[in-house]
Amino acid sequence: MNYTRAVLALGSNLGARSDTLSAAVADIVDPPEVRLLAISPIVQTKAVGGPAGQPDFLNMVIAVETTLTPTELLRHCNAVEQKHLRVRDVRWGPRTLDVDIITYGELASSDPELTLPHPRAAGRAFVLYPWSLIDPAAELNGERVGELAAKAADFADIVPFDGFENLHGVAGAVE
Ligand SMILES: Nc1ncnc2c1ncn2[C@@H]1O[C@H](COP(=O)(O)OP(=O)(O)OP(=O)(O)O)[C@@H](O)[C@H]1O
Ligand SMILES: Nc1nc2c(c(=O)[nH]1)N=C(CO)CN2
Repeated sequence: MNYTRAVLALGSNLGARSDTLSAAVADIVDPPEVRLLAISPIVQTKAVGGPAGQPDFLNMVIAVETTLTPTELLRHCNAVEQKHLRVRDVRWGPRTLDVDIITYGELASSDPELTLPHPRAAGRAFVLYPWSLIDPAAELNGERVGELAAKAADFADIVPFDGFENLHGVAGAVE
Protein backbone atom coordinates (compact mmCIF):
# COMPACT_ATOMS: atom_id res chain seq x y z
CA MET A 1 0.00 0.00 0.00
CA ASN A 2 1.26 3.47 -0.87
CA TYR A 3 0.79 6.00 1.87
CA THR A 4 0.97 9.73 1.19
CA ARG A 5 1.75 12.22 3.92
CA ALA A 6 -0.84 14.97 4.29
CA VAL A 7 -1.04 17.98 6.59
CA LEU A 8 -4.48 18.95 7.88
CA ALA A 9 -5.48 22.14 9.73
CA LEU A 10 -8.41 22.15 12.15
CA GLY A 11 -10.24 25.14 13.59
CA SER A 12 -13.22 25.72 15.87
CA ASN A 13 -14.77 28.88 17.29
CA LEU A 14 -18.20 27.73 18.40
CA GLY A 15 -19.32 25.44 21.20
CA ALA A 16 -16.98 23.19 23.19
CA ARG A 17 -14.06 23.99 20.93
CA SER A 18 -11.32 21.79 22.37
CA ASP A 19 -13.62 18.78 22.78
CA THR A 20 -14.68 19.19 19.16
CA LEU A 21 -11.07 19.30 17.97
CA SER A 22 -10.11 16.20 19.97
CA ALA A 23 -13.13 14.26 18.71
CA ALA A 24 -12.46 15.40 15.14
CA VAL A 25 -8.87 14.14 15.23
CA ALA A 26 -10.13 10.76 16.46
CA ASP A 27 -12.71 10.70 13.65
CA ILE A 28 -10.19 11.68 10.97
CA VAL A 29 -7.82 8.86 11.89
CA ASP A 30 -10.58 6.32 12.60
CA PRO A 31 -10.57 4.59 9.18
CA PRO A 32 -7.61 2.26 8.55
CA GLU A 33 -6.80 4.32 5.43
CA VAL A 34 -5.69 7.26 7.60
CA ARG A 35 -2.89 7.00 10.16
CA LEU A 36 -1.90 9.73 12.60
CA LEU A 37 1.76 10.78 12.39
CA ALA A 38 1.89 13.95 14.50
CA ILE A 39 -0.44 16.23 16.41
CA SER A 40 0.29 19.85 17.31
CA PRO A 41 -0.60 21.64 20.51
CA ILE A 42 -3.85 23.61 20.38
CA VAL A 43 -3.43 27.38 20.07
CA GLN A 44 -5.96 30.15 20.61
CA THR A 45 -6.17 32.66 17.78
CA LYS A 46 -8.12 35.78 16.83
CA ALA A 47 -10.53 35.26 13.93
CA VAL A 48 -8.94 36.32 10.65
CA GLY A 49 -11.46 37.78 8.18
CA GLY A 50 -15.21 37.27 8.34
CA PRO A 51 -17.71 39.16 10.46
CA ALA A 52 -16.45 41.40 13.26
CA GLY A 53 -16.86 40.25 16.86
CA GLN A 54 -16.48 36.52 16.20
CA PRO A 55 -15.31 34.37 19.11
CA ASP A 56 -11.64 33.38 19.17
CA PHE A 57 -10.66 30.17 17.40
CA LEU A 58 -8.83 27.17 18.67
CA ASN A 59 -6.54 25.87 15.92
CA MET A 60 -4.29 22.88 15.51
CA VAL A 61 -2.50 20.94 12.78
CA ILE A 62 -2.07 17.20 12.34
CA ALA A 63 0.10 15.18 9.98
CA VAL A 64 -1.35 11.93 8.67
CA GLU A 65 -0.40 9.31 6.15
CA THR A 66 -3.18 8.00 3.97
CA THR A 67 -4.04 5.69 1.11
CA LEU A 68 -7.07 7.87 0.26
CA THR A 69 -6.83 9.93 -2.91
CA PRO A 70 -6.87 13.74 -2.42
CA THR A 71 -10.57 13.88 -3.34
CA GLU A 72 -11.42 10.99 -1.01
CA LEU A 73 -9.50 12.70 1.80
CA LEU A 74 -11.43 15.96 1.20
CA ARG A 75 -14.76 14.08 1.30
CA HIS A 76 -13.68 12.32 4.48
CA CYS A 77 -12.74 15.67 6.09
CA ASN A 78 -16.07 17.16 4.96
CA ALA A 79 -17.92 14.20 6.52
CA VAL A 80 -16.11 14.79 9.82
CA GLU A 81 -17.09 18.50 9.63
CA GLN A 82 -20.71 17.47 9.04
CA LYS A 83 -20.64 15.08 11.97
CA HIS A 84 -19.64 18.00 14.17
CA LEU A 85 -22.54 20.06 12.86
CA ARG A 86 -20.56 22.38 10.64
CA VAL A 87 -22.98 24.95 9.23
CA ARG A 88 -21.79 26.95 6.23
CA ASP A 89 -23.49 30.29 5.81
CA VAL A 90 -21.29 33.35 6.16
CA ARG A 91 -17.90 33.12 4.42
CA TRP A 92 -15.17 32.90 7.07
CA GLY A 93 -17.97 33.07 9.66
CA PRO A 94 -18.03 31.20 12.97
CA ARG A 95 -18.02 27.41 12.80
CA THR A 96 -17.98 24.46 15.14
CA LEU A 97 -15.37 22.74 12.99
CA ASP A 98 -13.35 23.47 9.88
CA VAL A 99 -10.90 20.95 8.43
CA ASP A 100 -8.63 22.11 5.60
CA ILE A 101 -6.12 20.04 3.64
CA ILE A 102 -2.91 22.07 3.65
CA THR A 103 -0.67 19.68 1.72
CA TYR A 104 -1.03 16.24 0.17
CA GLY A 105 2.44 14.91 -0.51
CA GLU A 106 4.10 17.22 -3.01
CA LEU A 107 0.89 17.59 -5.03
CA ALA A 108 0.16 20.99 -6.56
CA SER A 109 -3.38 21.57 -7.83
CA SER A 110 -5.31 24.66 -8.86
CA ASP A 111 -8.66 22.86 -8.88
CA PRO A 112 -11.08 25.16 -6.96
CA GLU A 113 -12.63 22.07 -5.36
CA LEU A 114 -9.25 21.14 -3.91
CA THR A 115 -6.40 23.60 -4.29
CA LEU A 116 -3.04 22.30 -3.05
CA PRO A 117 -1.13 23.47 -1.19
CA HIS A 118 -4.04 25.32 0.45
CA PRO A 119 -4.00 28.75 -1.26
CA ARG A 120 -4.27 30.84 1.90
CA ALA A 121 -2.10 28.76 4.25
CA ALA A 122 1.14 30.64 3.51
CA GLY A 123 -0.27 33.83 5.07
CA ARG A 124 -2.01 32.26 8.07
CA ALA A 125 -0.03 32.00 11.28
CA PHE A 126 -2.96 30.05 12.79
CA VAL A 127 -1.97 27.25 10.38
CA LEU A 128 1.79 27.85 9.98
CA TYR A 129 2.69 28.17 13.66
CA PRO A 130 1.15 24.90 14.93
CA TRP A 131 2.48 23.20 11.76
CA SER A 132 6.00 24.44 12.56
CA LEU A 133 5.73 22.87 16.02
CA ILE A 134 5.26 19.37 14.59
CA ASP A 135 7.50 19.78 11.53
CA PRO A 136 10.07 22.57 11.87
CA ALA A 137 11.74 21.58 8.59
CA ALA A 138 8.52 21.86 6.55
CA GLU A 139 8.55 24.39 3.73
CA LEU A 140 5.84 26.15 1.77
CA ASN A 141 6.73 28.11 -1.35
CA GLY A 142 10.38 27.37 -0.60
CA GLU A 143 10.32 28.94 2.87
CA ARG A 144 10.29 27.35 6.33
CA VAL A 145 6.79 27.38 7.77
CA GLY A 146 8.03 28.81 11.09
CA GLU A 147 9.57 31.78 9.27
CA LEU A 148 6.38 32.31 7.27
CA ALA A 149 4.41 32.16 10.53
CA ALA A 150 6.49 34.88 12.13
CA LYS A 151 5.86 37.15 9.13
CA ALA A 152 2.09 36.58 9.04
CA ALA A 153 -0.12 39.43 10.27
CA ASP A 154 -1.98 37.25 12.78
CA PHE A 155 1.18 35.82 14.44
CA ALA A 156 1.19 38.30 17.33
CA ASP A 157 -2.34 37.29 18.37
CA ILE A 158 -1.58 33.59 18.92
CA VAL A 159 -1.56 32.37 22.52
CA PRO A 160 -1.14 28.87 23.91
CA PHE A 161 -4.34 27.12 24.91
CA ASP A 162 -4.05 25.82 28.44
CA GLY A 163 -6.60 23.05 28.01
CA PHE A 164 -9.26 24.68 30.17
CA GLU A 165 -12.31 25.52 28.09
CA ASN A 166 -14.10 28.51 29.60
CA LEU A 167 -17.43 28.22 27.87
CA HIS A 168 -18.74 31.57 29.11
CA GLY A 169 -18.69 33.99 26.24
CA VAL A 170 -18.24 31.29 23.60
CA ALA A 171 -21.29 31.57 21.34
CA GLY A 172 -23.30 28.37 21.28
CA ALA A 173 -22.16 27.26 24.72
CA VAL A 174 -24.67 26.37 27.41
CA GLU A 175 -24.50 29.20 29.94
N1 LIG B 1 -7.01 22.58 0.28
C1 LIG B 1 -8.34 22.62 0.53
N2 LIG B 1 -8.83 22.14 1.70
C2 LIG B 1 -10.16 22.18 1.97
N3 LIG B 1 -11.10 22.68 1.12
C3 LIG B 1 -10.65 23.17 -0.07
C4 LIG B 1 -9.27 23.16 -0.40
N4 LIG B 1 -9.13 23.71 -1.65
C5 LIG B 1 -10.35 24.03 -2.07
N5 LIG B 1 -11.28 23.71 -1.13
C6 LIG B 1 -12.71 23.96 -1.30
O1 LIG B 1 -13.07 25.07 -0.54
C7 LIG B 1 -14.48 24.99 -0.34
C8 LIG B 1 -14.88 25.93 0.79
O2 LIG B 1 -14.29 25.48 1.96
P1 LIG B 1 -14.66 26.12 3.33
O3 LIG B 1 -16.12 26.46 3.40
O4 LIG B 1 -14.12 25.20 4.40
O5 LIG B 1 -13.84 27.48 3.28
P2 LIG B 1 -13.38 28.24 4.52
O6 LIG B 1 -12.72 27.27 5.45
O7 LIG B 1 -14.53 29.04 5.09
O8 LIG B 1 -12.31 29.28 3.98
P3 LIG B 1 -10.82 29.00 3.56
O9 LIG B 1 -10.89 28.18 2.31
O10 LIG B 1 -10.28 30.37 3.39
O11 LIG B 1 -10.15 28.25 4.69
C9 LIG B 1 -14.72 23.53 -0.09
O12 LIG B 1 -15.97 23.14 -0.54
C10 LIG B 1 -13.60 22.82 -0.84
O13 LIG B 1 -14.07 22.13 -1.99
N1 LIG C 1 -8.08 32.47 13.68
C1 LIG C 1 -8.69 31.87 12.66
N2 LIG C 1 -9.25 32.60 11.69
C2 LIG C 1 -9.85 31.98 10.65
C3 LIG C 1 -9.90 30.57 10.57
C4 LIG C 1 -9.31 29.82 11.61
O1 LIG C 1 -9.32 28.57 11.62
N3 LIG C 1 -8.70 30.50 12.64
N4 LIG C 1 -10.46 29.96 9.50
C5 LIG C 1 -10.93 30.67 8.49
C6 LIG C 1 -11.46 29.99 7.30
O2 LIG C 1 -10.98 28.73 7.20
C7 LIG C 1 -10.97 32.14 8.51
N5 LIG C 1 -10.40 32.72 9.66
